[in-house]
Amino acid sequence: MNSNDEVLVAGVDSSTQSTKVMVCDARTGTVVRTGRAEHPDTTEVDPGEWWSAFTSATGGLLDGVAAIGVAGQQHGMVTVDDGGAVVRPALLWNDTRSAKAAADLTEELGGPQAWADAVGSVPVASFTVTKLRWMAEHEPELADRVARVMLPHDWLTWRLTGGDPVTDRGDASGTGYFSPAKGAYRTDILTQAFGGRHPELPRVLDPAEAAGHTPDGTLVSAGTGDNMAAALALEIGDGDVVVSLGTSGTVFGVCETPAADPTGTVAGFADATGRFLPLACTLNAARVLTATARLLNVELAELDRLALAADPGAEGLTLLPYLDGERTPNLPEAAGSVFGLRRANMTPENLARAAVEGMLCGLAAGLEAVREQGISVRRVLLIGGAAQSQSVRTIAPMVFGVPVAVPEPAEHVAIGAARQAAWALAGTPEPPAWQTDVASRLAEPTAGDAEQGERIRQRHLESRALVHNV
Ligand SMILES: Nc1ncnc2c1ncn2[C@@H]1O[C@H](COP(=O)(O)OP(=O)(O)O)[C@@H](O)[C@H]1O
Ligand SMILES: O=C(CO)[C@@H](O)[C@H](O)COP(=O)(O)O
Repeated sequence: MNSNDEVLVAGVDSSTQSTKVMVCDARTGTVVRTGRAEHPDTTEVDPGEWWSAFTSATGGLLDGVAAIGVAGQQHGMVTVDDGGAVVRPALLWNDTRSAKAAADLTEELGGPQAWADAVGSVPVASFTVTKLRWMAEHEPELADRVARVMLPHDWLTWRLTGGDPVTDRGDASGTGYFSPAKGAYRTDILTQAFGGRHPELPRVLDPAEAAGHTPDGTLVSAGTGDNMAAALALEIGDGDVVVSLGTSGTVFGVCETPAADPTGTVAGFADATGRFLPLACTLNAARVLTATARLLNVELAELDRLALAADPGAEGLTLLPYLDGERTPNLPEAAGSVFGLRRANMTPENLARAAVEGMLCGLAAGLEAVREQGISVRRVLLIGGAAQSQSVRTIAPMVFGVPVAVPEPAEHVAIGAARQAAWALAGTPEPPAWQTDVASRLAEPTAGDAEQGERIRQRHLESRALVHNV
């Protein structure tokens, strides 16, 4: 087949820190063009900033593209008035101002078990429903103007098609007013949370259903949440658990039955294929490393060198990395702490190592929690910006206690969105078979690693209990 027969699809990852675009061959998934643009570093953002980043990142890339899909950071609250204008800047998943609203809503519905039964998750400040409650209480006049509520990827998809707003069950499952088990909104929960108001919600599309077309005729797929798109790109199956180290740290697997964890550690999301995606999420991942590098006044490569020059356990130094508060465990007001400082161990090497170990320990606790939800963990697939870190790659098998594979470096969220676009274009029952190379770089923990990993995790949990009583 010659290059004139090549069909191209584009995938967009509109995540916390940036927009990334991958243009792929629709049959094989081979990446042919890429683009990127940064987002503002704030927890409330005018959605227009995402549109600017989208236009800048896609500039000159979409010629000949037959279909496009958008994956976005989950949970963000986008409010739109009758005329289609944004009512206030979107509150992002990592904005913790709605922590009290989360606690109030949890009690009002009858406690954590009632939420887990109703929508598969217990709300924390990240969930859209808590942001709507915050708005109803703090900005009632603005809340009165809200005609529609959308998620970041819904809003971008809507701007692309100009049609009726749509979403998918994966992203909808992070709102707190959609039941993944039933595949339906709980508008009663939304209305109660939003002070009796009834905003319109996007229609929930099937996984391969098209959202519409752009004005120049490009097919637009349903889109989804960023974690769901990564799962689609990696085609994860039984025994695979993804750990994503971006702004958030996430741990998730895919399964056939919905999860409902009343402890709130695991959110019972839906995936982008019709299955389910239990997920644990921390607020502090890649930025723990960038903040530590800044403190030590070194580049990320030097941080890696320092961390790998220290012994496992950092000679007793433990860092609880709650630099932006924390979501799992639910400690929105927490700050970070360092334990075990002595004159002898107070070195840049040990601090760098403690930062990497501390970040990974938060995810190790998430791994245990998804395991308890029935996900089997035979290997971890490490993705996201901080998966590029050499120290993270080396230390992760020890802290996680399972083999860790780093899939070929790529923007897996954008590739998943592109694969969804190819699926909508093909109209087939299953997504197109794309090449995925995950197993080739598997790092196994050694026997010694197991013991050291256990000690590092234990010390992390003890430090956490000491300060935060959890
Ligand atoms: N080699 C590296 N070591 C550590 N962190 C890195 C490295 N490369 C990129 N990062 C960090 O990864 C983050 C971006 O990851 P990404 O998954 O794109 O985030 P998000 O999806 O939240 O926007 C940034 O904080 C960046 O500094
Ligand atoms: O809130 C969650 C998951 O529930 C986050 O994972 C967001 O979806 C943001 O992801 P990144 O931008 O950090 O990739």
